Amino acid sequence: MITSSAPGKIYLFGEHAVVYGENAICCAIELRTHVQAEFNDHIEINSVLGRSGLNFEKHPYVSAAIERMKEFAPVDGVKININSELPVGSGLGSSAALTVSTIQALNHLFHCGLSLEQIADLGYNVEWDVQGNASPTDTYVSTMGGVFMLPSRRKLELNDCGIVIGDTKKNSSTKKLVTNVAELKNRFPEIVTSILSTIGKITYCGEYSVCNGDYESIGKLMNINQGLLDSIGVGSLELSQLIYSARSKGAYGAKLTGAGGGGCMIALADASKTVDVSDAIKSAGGVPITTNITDKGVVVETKR
Ligand SMILES: Nc1ncnc2c1ncn2[C@@H]1O[C@H](COP(=O)(O)OP(=O)(O)O)[C@@H](O)[C@H]1O
Ligand SMILES: C[C@@](O)(CCOP(=O)(O)O)CC(=O)O
Ligand SMILES: [Mg+2]
Repeated sequence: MITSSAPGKIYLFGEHAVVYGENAICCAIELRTHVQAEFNDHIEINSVLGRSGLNFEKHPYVSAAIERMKEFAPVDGVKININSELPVGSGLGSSAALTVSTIQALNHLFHCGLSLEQIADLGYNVEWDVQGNASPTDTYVSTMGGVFMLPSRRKLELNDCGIVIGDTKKNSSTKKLVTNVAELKNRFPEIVTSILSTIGKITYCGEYSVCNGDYESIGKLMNINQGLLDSIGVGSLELSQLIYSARSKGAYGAKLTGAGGGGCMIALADASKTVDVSDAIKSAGGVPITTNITDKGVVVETKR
């Protein structure tokens, strides 16, 4: 039996735009998804969503991961148990953490010998299979851990910053939001393409600010990024309420993270202000989540 785990993530900048090849900066967080895999006489998948066999409705990401792994091993009989610290469908990359952790568990159970780069690439393919469109960002960061600029895969350092996450507790679906953006882009190609390209430029400026530890500039750029995410229809009333209340308590900046439409927002604040920002998020109806950025990517936890 193998147990593996992989982290979720937050976006400082660039979600959605990165699906179209623009820049994004994404950070792995300490909340993880744990996957246990063992040999069985048939395929069985167990999670908070229930029990199933290979089932693209109930367990799309695990089912797609198993299908992709069949290229490397005869994955016909396996039992998979999923436990996650990440809220599901909330912009914190639960799908990527689940996908990457599943691939790593199967990689070790069937002795496939896949490298981390191969795991990240397979994970990207799985997100593509399920969502009909995806960027390599979430799966790459979940595999490697740390902070990365995508698509260049440049590793960055973000030290001593206070990040507060606020959950609206309204789920969303990345597949649906990514499809909505694609539809808007088809309807207004020039406008939406230039918005996505501006988000890429914000990320580019953001990289400079991250490298200099210039949190004030990072915050201002996050706020501009949020305005553009709103403009392409991935914001929501609940997200805006949490974002504006975090800003009102002196956060450097605040924006949604991940696909949007619901789910989570993030605020960047001085360490002396994170408690106030957290309280403001709570008063505005959100649930603050305490976590940190981590360098720990996918790992095998136990082998028996
Ligand atoms: N713990 C889990 N158990 C079962 N399925 C999960 C789990 N975590 C994530 N998933 C799968 O990932 C989907 C959510 O992924 P997505 O829409 O990309 O949102 P996000 O990645 O932001 O959480 C769920 O609908 C489910 O199919
Ligand atoms: C919207 C997007 O940029 C990020 C989605 O993140 P999440 O699934 O909401 O955690 C899609 C992608 O990069 O594949
Ligand atoms: Mg996802």
